[in-house]
Amino acid sequence: MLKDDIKEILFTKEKIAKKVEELGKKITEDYEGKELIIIGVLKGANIFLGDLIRKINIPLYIDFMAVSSYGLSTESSGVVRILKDLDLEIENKHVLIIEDIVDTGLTLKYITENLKSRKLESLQICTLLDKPSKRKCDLDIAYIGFEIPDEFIVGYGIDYAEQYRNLPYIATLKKEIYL
Ligand SMILES: O=P(O)(O)OC[C@H]1O[C@H](OP(=O)(O)OP(=O)(O)O)[C@H](O)[C@@H]1O
Ligand code: HPA
Ligand SMILES: [Mg+2]
Repeated sequence: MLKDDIKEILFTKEKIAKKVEELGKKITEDYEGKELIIIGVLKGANIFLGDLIRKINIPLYIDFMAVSSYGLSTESSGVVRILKDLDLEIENKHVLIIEDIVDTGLTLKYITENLKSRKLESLQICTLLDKPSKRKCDLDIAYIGFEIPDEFIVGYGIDYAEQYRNLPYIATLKKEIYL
């Protein structure tokens, strides 16, 4: 069973849902009357994005980028590869990047540098989880769901070696699973 690998549940599905609703409300207020493009970072942000957009009450467009730096490891390789670029034209638009987790920050640093060269009206970041103790670069994050300690977490879209994304809650893994 998947749950046999779990050490501790950090955020239940109810707690996540409440936070997602709060974030959606704030984003709705901040972007009212603006043309908003939501960019999800695959694969991890998929579930968060799906729930969040249904709590944002203004017209919006959705696109995805796929990048990868962790592969099958619990440590960032530091090398971010773009696996899929955007389909939409984003020039002169208000862009909001949606992430599941900001850890070293290297993934978002790479993506924001890349997007900034495309002349946007505005660019902001929304992440469900922030692990500031592991940060290796400066990043401004406009919307943060929860701050988390320096532990490897899984669930609600977030994987270890491509597994555990389908857990409805966010949890730490038993050490013996990834050592
Ligand atoms: O701040 P960082 O240290 O760069 O880590 C954060 C990134 O790592 C994870 O993605 P991953 O590369 O594992 O790909 P995935 O979303 O497909 O799981 C996560 O979804 C973030 O995108
Ligand atoms: O804590 C984490 N868990 C899973 N994937 C991740 N990618 C960055 N940090 C993490
Ligand atoms: Mg991952």
